Amino acid sequence: MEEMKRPHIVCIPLPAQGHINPMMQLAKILHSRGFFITFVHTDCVHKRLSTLDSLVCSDGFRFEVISDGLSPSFGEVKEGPEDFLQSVKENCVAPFRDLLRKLHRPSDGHRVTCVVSDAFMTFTLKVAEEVGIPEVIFCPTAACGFMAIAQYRELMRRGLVPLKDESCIGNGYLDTAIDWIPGMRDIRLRDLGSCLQTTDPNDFIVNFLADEAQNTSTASAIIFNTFDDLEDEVLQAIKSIFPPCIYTIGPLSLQFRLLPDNVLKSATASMWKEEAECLKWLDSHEAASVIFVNFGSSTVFTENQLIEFALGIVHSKYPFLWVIRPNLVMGGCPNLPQELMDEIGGRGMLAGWCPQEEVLAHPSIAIFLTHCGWNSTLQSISFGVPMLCWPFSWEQQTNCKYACQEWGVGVEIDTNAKGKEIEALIKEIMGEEKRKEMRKKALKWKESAQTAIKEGGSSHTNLEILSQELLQSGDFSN
Ligand SMILES: O=c1ccn([C@@H]2O[C@H](COP(=O)(O)OP(=O)(O)O[C@H]3O[C@H](CO)[C@@H](O)[C@H](O)[C@H]3O)[C@@H](O)[C@H]2O)c(=O)[nH]1
Repeated sequence: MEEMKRPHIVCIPLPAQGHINPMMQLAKILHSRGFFITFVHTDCVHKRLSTLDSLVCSDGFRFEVISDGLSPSFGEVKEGPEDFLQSVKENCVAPFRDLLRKLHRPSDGHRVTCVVSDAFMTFTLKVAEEVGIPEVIFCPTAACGFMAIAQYRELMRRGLVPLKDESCIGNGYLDTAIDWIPGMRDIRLRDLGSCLQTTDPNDFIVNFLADEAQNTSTASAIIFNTFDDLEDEVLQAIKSIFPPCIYTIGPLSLQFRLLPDNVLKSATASMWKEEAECLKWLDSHEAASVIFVNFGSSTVFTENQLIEFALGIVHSKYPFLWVIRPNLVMGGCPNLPQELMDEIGGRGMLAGWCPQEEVLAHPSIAIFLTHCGWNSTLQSISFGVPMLCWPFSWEQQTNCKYACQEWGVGVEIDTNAKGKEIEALIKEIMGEEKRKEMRKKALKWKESAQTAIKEGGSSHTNLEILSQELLQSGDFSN
């Protein structure tokens, strides 16, 4: 029984792609440092992964599955995020408790050293406490995104949210300056997340996020997938407000690339089949010539939005790789009109899902048209690729604000932009002057990220300390 000999960590992400990926990288990194890992999926994810090559169990790395109460068609039919979050929050508690009790039996020598849980699965904190195991929170958002969410309760208290009525969305109210958040400058209400654009005082998402952020304060420690140079000011503020120890160990994508190659490392955690052919297609293109377009795992377009983006991308006349997920368009099949397909010819490649990190690391990629999910944003920064930002939901507006204004690596596209505006922005950012300027900044951040993960760098050092603390049976009291 291997878990009797090795320090044993139970990792549990929120069952969504943007949460599973960084948690999986963290789990594999900890495994490479000698920890026994139990990685917990819920059955909606397990059902999708079990048909793919994603559940490779290796020496000291195994999977467990708990029930989440979601319908078997989840992920194919688009439920609202409220149903998803509520179901996970309510239905996973008992199965997770049973699992921890099964794994943690100190009396007969089976001991779980620590639970590492997602910042949006904080019900696990109470369960871990009941079973007598310390818990560390892994936050898959940026520090700025986390800080934004951590202010939702205060925004409600100050009467800024919910909105008085729908007119607030278009009348300039969202430009209200929010100048009291520690560590965040030049912030407007609109930068703190689109879910705040609600008139409902009981809005489930706003209240859920506000509670989750608050709950993390009782964890032993909080791990962030970011690096100190990038978010120093906001990280200092988080450290002064939140009692747990804070460990910045990102970019995880870069830390992960340092692991030795093996079957476990190459097992993907993707819920869609990766089309690796796109890498070959990229090989046939010149350096910094291709626009990469990808809106992550949960953005949902209307058919009109898809057409406007298609017009903008196709008419810009640049080569492009566009990932159109099978469920990208609300209630329908995300097909482009035949006239546009004819116009694309061999200039563009469409894929259903791709190995995104490999794509961003490919020299042919010039810019990334992204929804600004944190993983995509940080991966783009890690590989020195400037961004065209079209934030859609959650804390993506905050990531966009930082990418465009703090880090100088992004240009924002208006929410309601039409094809012509998208085309003009692509041409501007691909134009010589703008491209040079943004590339320079992007390369500076890439270098800074590389420094952070090297021996002696902030993220490398923090990962060393975190591993030591975890080895010493999860005592983060220092
Ligand atoms: O074709 C694709 C598309 C995506 N990815 C990967 O899927 C993940 C997507 O994550 P992210 O870019 O963060 O987008 P979302 O899936 O939308 O992530 C959710 O979770 C993030 C972390 O909390 C939040 O920042 C986002 O706002 C939220 O929408 C990344 O690891 C990508 O590399 C692929 O491998 N292939």
